[in-house]
Amino acid sequence: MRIWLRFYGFFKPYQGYGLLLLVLLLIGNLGSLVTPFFLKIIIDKVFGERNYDLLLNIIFTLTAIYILRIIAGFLADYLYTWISNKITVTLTTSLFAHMLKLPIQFFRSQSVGTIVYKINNEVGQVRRAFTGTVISMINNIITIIALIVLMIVLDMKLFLVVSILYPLLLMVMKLFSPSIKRVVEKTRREESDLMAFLTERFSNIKFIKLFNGYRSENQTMDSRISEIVKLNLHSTVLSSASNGLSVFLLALIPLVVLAYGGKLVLQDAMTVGTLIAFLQYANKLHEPLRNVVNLYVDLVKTSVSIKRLFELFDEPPQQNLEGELTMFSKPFNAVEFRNISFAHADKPILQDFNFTFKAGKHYALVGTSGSGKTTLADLMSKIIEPKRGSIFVDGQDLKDIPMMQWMNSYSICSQEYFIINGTLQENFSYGNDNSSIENLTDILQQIRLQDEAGTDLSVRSFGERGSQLSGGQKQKIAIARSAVRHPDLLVLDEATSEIDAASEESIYRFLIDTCKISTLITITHRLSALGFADEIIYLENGRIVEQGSLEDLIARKGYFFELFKNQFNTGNSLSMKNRLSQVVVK
Ligand SMILES: Nc1ncnc2c1ncn2[C@@H]1O[C@H](COP(=O)(O)OP(=O)(O)OP(=O)(O)O)[C@@H](O)[C@H]1O
Repeated sequence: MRIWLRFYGFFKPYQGYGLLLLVLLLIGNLGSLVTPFFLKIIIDKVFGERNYDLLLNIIFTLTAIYILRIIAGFLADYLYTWISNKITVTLTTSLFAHMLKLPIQFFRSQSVGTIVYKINNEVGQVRRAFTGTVISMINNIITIIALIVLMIVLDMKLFLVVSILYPLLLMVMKLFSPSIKRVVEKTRREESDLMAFLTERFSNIKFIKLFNGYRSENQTMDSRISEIVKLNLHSTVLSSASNGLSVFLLALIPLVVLAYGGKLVLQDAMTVGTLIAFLQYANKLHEPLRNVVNLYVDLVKTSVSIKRLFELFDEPPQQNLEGELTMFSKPFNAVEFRNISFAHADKPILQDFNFTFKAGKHYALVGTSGSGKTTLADLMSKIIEPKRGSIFVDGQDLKDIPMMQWMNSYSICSQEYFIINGTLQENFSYGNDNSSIENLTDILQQIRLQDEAGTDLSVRSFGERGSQLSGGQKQKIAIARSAVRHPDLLVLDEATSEIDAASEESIYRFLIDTCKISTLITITHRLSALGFADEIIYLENGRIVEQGSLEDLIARKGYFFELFKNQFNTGNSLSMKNRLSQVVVK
């Protein structure tokens, strides 16, 4: 019930229209229920008193009622569809907006398939319920109430006798609903796991083919589907048992009316017209009551969907995403890591890390795999927060700078980039206030993309996730896109790993000379990417173990020299070749 009360929040803005809808439904229903009442008058009065004028009056009244009923029905349908669509649009858009604000950790802890399933299927179930089930439920309940009133008006005693059966009906509904709810919840979980499984498999289809994974994938699919089929059967058994019992109880109602009402007619305590009208109402009650039982099961299923959607709404959004703007100079002068410690679960990654990145310099972060380089970039991106210590931007704690403000000064390009299935213009203008990129052709030439990918590059789409481009071409677009936002600080995290040395050189020239990026941090395992680095920082187990210029570190023959010595003589960028020619490498 709490879930429905909470959901009422989405309906609240339209409650006035809801009231109007109720009135229209009432008119439509009452119109359909008056016939047996008039039948009683026809049998007892028209034929009893041989009154033809009364018969004609009844026929005209019935015609007018039928016309009114049709108009009310049409208006109710239109209004209902409008309200339910408004509710589902608000639900979907507010859920999407909320989810965009969730922290990255949430998306790392859930698979994409599960999230898509929740948004798509659960919202779909709620939409179906609101475009069918709820209106039907309201309609049927109104019909039941109207029928009960009419039966009471016809004969109170007979109604009381019949009504013994109704509480039994409620008991049947209550008896089955907890088990149905449990099974439906389990089915939804299994279905969303299946969606997660499918998303993962089709995103990695190349891997499955290369590893001959067909058999094991089919087996997993079989067992997942079998489990869902088993749960669906279980749910059907429970729903059918609940419906069967209800139908049996409902079928008893007209029999009870005949048994008791027939006796009253034989004792002249009731007219034949009243008994026939009462029997008609009792029979009419059969269908809406059965519908209510079925719809109740549907609403139990919908409540499961609503609960799962509210679980998403209850996820806390990332802190200080928008917030109040803080003042730090643009471009800023320095980003200082002060006593930063960070751990994944209990595994320490950075310990008492101290370093200041000064504006106007090009830094390189190098070190063995897993030494914490990307973690540093993630901290700077505000994707994760330090366990201890703080990062300061010109003395302002990064924690206090709203993420949306920070992203106007900072940009990162990593291997996890996103190429939109659209044109280059659309890719470049994504998230840019300056949505038209004027010198696109010039940019393409500078990053050596024009010749490689064809002249139609600026007008054609690249396919999903840039599937029609090579790895290096995608990386070039991702880097240029970050650069045209003109950040003060740009981090390139293995961003040129698939780009040849000559193009890499052009890209750095583009970033430094054309885009005038003030501060660059390159995270890399490739010597060729270090041609423009003023200062190299070598990380080992989350600590700086060496730092200095390329020339210093080569001369020192320490960690850096050991890690990169094999690359001194292989396909280097021009700037790196120049620098290496200045130092004695033995
Ligand atoms: N989400 C996570 N959960 C648990 N541990 C993680 C997570 N992300 C990274 N790690 C661990 O943190 C450590 C540092 O990872 P990080 O990505 O910062 O290393 P890196 O220096 O960038 O490595 P590489 O050069 O291989 O990219 C690694 O040991 C890694 O296993």
